[in-house]
Amino acid sequence: MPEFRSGFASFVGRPNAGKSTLTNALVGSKVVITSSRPQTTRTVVRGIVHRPDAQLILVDTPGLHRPRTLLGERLNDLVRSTWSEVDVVAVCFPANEKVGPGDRFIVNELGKVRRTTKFAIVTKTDLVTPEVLGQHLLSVAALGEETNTVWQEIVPVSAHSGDQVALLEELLVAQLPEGPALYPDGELSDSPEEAIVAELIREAALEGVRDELPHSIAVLVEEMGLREGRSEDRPLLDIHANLYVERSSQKGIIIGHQGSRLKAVGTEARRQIEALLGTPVYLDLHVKIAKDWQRDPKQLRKLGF
Ligand SMILES: Nc1nc2c(ncn2[C@@H]2O[C@H](COP(=O)(O)OP(=O)(O)OP(=O)(O)O)[C@@H](O)[C@H]2O)c(=O)[nH]1
Repeated sequence: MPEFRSGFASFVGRPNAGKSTLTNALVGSKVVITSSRPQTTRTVVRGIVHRPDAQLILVDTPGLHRPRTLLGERLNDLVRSTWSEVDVVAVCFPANEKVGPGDRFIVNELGKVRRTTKFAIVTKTDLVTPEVLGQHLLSVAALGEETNTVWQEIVPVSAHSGDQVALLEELLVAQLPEGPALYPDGELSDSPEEAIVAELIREAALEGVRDELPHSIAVLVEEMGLREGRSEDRPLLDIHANLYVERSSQKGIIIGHQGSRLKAVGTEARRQIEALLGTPVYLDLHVKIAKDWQRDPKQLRKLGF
């Protein structure tokens, strides 16, 4: 039997770096913006490259934030642990923009993740002259050295002209471990993007009350979907979620005086979800009591444990 490879790669980079366009160029028309949790609850599958010899699964990992709060720091921990669970993290640097502080911040954080193979991808090469491209490749290499990040490959591509996209695919596939296809060809399973959203809501709900309610909050997304009747350039994602606590006293803590705390939790969670998914969100949160849910296997399963 010829060997088959399968695994995960994630494109990261500052906004507008060309990540989505490159994903589309690799995956073709089969981009599915939905979700799954093949390894963790935190990756969102963007698309899958199906080949006779390999399956390359392109995932989004949560975005990195400049940490200003404890939640921010914890989210960055989450990002790093997610990066350590994919096979390749590829940082996209647009060729027509200078390498800047935003790139440095990402690469610096990525450098701390030891195990994962790192690629640098210089995108949008059709927009620059060969001289500018050469300079850019040098600054990307220099940034790697400066931050102790070992680039396995530095690949210039243009998703628009298609230049070097096939080569990039080969190089990515070469980094995947041997293993069977993880998804059926065609449809993706509809497993939960909800899990990521639930985790972000839980994070926001725990902020400031972690000591009082250490393990007593669980979140279940009941319903999530794009609102119908909106134009494509003005999407709105409706999310209905329940926050479960064990006792009514805890319910009071979560809701706060006249609902003020729950409102703040909703605002913060919505901000995080929008940053992660890149879509405006309408978030409807309710607090419910699931008595002693931590000891009830049925409840635990329902809540995703
Ligand atoms: N000329 C040219 N433009 C490109 C190329 N790739 C992407 N772009 C353009 O760059 C802009 C940003 O591309 P996206 O793919 O949306 O970038 P992104 O990194 O996914 O952006 P965020 O979702 O904001 O993080 C779009 O206007 C694309 O059309 C390319 O290879 N050549």
